[in-house]
Amino acid sequence: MTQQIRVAVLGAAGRMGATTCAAVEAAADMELVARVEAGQDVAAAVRGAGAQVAVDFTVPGATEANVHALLDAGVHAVVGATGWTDESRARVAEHAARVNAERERGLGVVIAPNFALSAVLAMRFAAQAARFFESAEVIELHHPNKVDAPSGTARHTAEAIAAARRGAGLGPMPDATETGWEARGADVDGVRVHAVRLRGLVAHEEVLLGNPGEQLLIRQDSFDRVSFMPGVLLAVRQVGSRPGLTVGLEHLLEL
Ligand SMILES: NC(=O)C1=CN([C@@H]2O[C@H](COP(=O)(O)OP(=O)(O)OC[C@H]3O[C@@H](n4cnc5c(N)ncnc54)[C@H](OP(=O)(O)O)[C@@H]3O)[C@@H](O)[C@H]2O)C=CC1
Ligand SMILES: O=C(O)C1=N[C@H](C(=O)O)C[C@H](O)C1
Repeated sequence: MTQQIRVAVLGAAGRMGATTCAAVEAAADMELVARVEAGQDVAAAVRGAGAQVAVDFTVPGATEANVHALLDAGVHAVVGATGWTDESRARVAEHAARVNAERERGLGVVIAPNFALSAVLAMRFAAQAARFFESAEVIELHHPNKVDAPSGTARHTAEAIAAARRGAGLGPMPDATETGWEARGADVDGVRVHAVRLRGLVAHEEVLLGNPGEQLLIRQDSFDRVSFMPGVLLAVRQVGSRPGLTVGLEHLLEL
């Protein structure tokens, strides 16, 4: 039998952490070696358990420090927690490059705003469609226990739409709003993003693309957190062969 991948889960007591622990335990090629919770020393916990890969589903305020601790501990990181910025990603890329050069290691960090296949495909379809439409807006809908808004997925989607529009030479979207800007949602790279929090929901996103006389609606729904698990397990399997920082599951899926 091939050796199992030794996996630690950070935020193990949380909604995603608990689901990830169950998925890792059910995977024949993985062994869950540590459940790390708030207040524990991340580096000591993963080193003590002999983890090769750590999955971070903690909180926006903790995840960057966790990833730096994992790199110092010599452990690959798969990150689902939100709160990342261009600056924090750049710091992680620089840290990974330095550790890999100094220690002749091939440590990898995969940060994925969303591990659900439906969400990754929706983002890709939205980016493909964006250059053909005058208007584009994003609506993300989540359970009311979510602490951040707009979602990491919606930010990633809006940034991809904005990049596609820039690449096509499109200017700002038509919008005659003069008052009540607070009702027009967040401005992410020039794309309006609206956040709904509703009991009963899990994680959902709509991208609306409009032209004179027509609309394209792209919608994805995660009805259950198990929807994220195939993507998480894929990242755990691949992170060891992807040195440095990878942002987005689309790269692992070769989309
Ligand atoms: N990329 C993706 O596909 C997905 C990403 N997410 C993201 O994952 C994150 C977690 O979501 P969710 O599980 O719903 O949130 P929860 O609040 O249920 O879980 C977060 C857990 O992390 C713990 N925690 C906080 N700080 C630390 C720390 N420094 N070390 C270890 N554990 C810590 C919390 O403990 P305590 O409560 O004691 O503070 C809690 O148990 C969010 O950022 C969310 O947006 C969610 C779904 C999918
Ligand atoms: O908090 C959540 O639940 C989710 N968070 C991620 C995000 O902010 O995009 C992914 C998914 O939307 C679920």
